Amino acid sequence: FSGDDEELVNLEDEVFNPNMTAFKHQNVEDLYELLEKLGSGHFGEVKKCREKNTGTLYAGKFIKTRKCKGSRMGLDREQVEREVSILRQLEHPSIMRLYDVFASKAEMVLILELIRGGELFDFIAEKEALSEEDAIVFLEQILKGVAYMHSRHIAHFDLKPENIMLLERDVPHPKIKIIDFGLAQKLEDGTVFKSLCGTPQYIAPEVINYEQLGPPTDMWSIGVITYILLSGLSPFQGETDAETLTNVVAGNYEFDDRYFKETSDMAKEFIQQLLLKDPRDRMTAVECLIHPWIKPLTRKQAAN
Ligand SMILES: COc1cc(-c2ccc3ncc(-c4cccc([C@@H](O)NCCN(C)C)c4)n3n2)ccc1O
Repeated sequence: FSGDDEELVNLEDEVFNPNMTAFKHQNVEDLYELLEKLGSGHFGEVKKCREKNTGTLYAGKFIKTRKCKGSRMGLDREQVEREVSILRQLEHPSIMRLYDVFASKAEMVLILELIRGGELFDFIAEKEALSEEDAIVFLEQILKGVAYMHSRHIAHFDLKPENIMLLERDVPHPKIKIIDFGLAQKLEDGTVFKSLCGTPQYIAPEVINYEQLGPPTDMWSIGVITYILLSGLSPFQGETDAETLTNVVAGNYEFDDRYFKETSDMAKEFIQQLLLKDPRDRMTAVECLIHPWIKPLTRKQAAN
């Protein structure tokens, strides 16, 4: 403890809250030198950090937490604890790593793997659309990370190009890292999880209809991401969020020939097998990885 009241955390939480995730309560600046701000989001800021003992560089996600339950400022401590608990269960090349966590009365800090290549969203924006070969290189990595997550009974629930970053950018085949597990959930057998959170363009019909969510909800988002990777267009986007949500619930999308003229039938079939209103009908991440568009069975299929 630094002795400063602001730094002191209510010990009672530690003793009577067995689910409380163990966070370091010393000041993060005792162990890490804070460098430039890398960016910000709904959660707070991301800063480059250097570990003093080793000189290793990390990304620090600085999250303002609510001082009291009713406050609108900051995130719920439990929400951050859930994200940390989930990140601690995940270790995969396509998912950014969590190394350390700190908590004070008003802030929590996640020390994360530093990702230097920016967001996939920006990468696509610069290229407008990717070739099918390039899209498949990204998608296969995303699907392997999502299949791993789902095998651990964890769903992300906020998959979108902004939450997929590139470890390095100017390399032949960039490695992707899935970030932002702020909406992720551990899916317990027998419990029904519903939520109205997410980003309109990417959320599945069951989110809008407030029905049970699960791994298929992520698979719908993968369908939307694939559509965007190949065309630069968002399949359900309307003039307003309300119109977008109406399009999603209606499953109302098309392959506009102006953008999909050159796209293979196999790629379109892959998307169609994900953008299905009934979650039970959608491909799983494992089924996607053996779909002939992603993993051609024969040289002839690959030539299509
Ligand atoms: C674990 O959750 C997050 C991790 C990160 C993260 C992890 C490692 C890392 N290395 C570099 C960066 C970085 C670099 C520039 C901008 C940002 C961030 O402000 N934008 C990415 C997220 N976007 C959806 C707001 C993040 N990050 N960001 C960002 C947001 C998260 O919710």
